[in-house]
Amino acid sequence: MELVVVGAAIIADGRLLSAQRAEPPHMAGGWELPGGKVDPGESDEDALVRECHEELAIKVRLRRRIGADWRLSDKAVLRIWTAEITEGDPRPLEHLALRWLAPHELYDVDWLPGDRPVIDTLAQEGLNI
Ligand SMILES: Nc1nc2c([nH]c(=O)n2[C@H]2C[C@H](O)[C@@H](COP(=O)(O)OP(=O)(O)OP(=O)(O)O)O2)c(=O)[nH]1
Repeated sequence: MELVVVGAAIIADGRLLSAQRAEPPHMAGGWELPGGKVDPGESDEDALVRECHEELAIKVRLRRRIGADWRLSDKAVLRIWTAEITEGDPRPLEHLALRWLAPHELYDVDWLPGDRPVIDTLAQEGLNI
């Protein structure tokens, strides 16, 4: 069965929230969109709201899907939604660091390879929520 990973393009004040992975070792230090694996029986959207709460201590409202399935490997796809924060200030509970990126800073972090086409799309669109 295919593994589904969901990610949030959290946008506030025209900037995108990026998060630096702490593990596993071969991914540590790389930057990603907050999110994670969808649990069995869970909807993609519920999983993404849950992951943002677990990882960042915030509540988010999902807005719209970016693209369709972004392939991560032969076994996994990444699904992305834009999101707004409805409660809290993001804290890196499971990441090494968080960084808000303005449009001209979108390529200042070392994105995980699977995220690069997503960031290209967000950059082309201009960080609209
Ligand atoms: N969350 C997230 N994961 C990504 C992105 N890009 C990317 O390649 N991945 C990969 C990294 C991981 O191999 C996988 C997500 O797994 P995860 O470890 O974050 O998921 P999880 O929070 O459910 O963790 P766990 O159950 O394994 O502890 O997808 C991204 O933008 N966001």
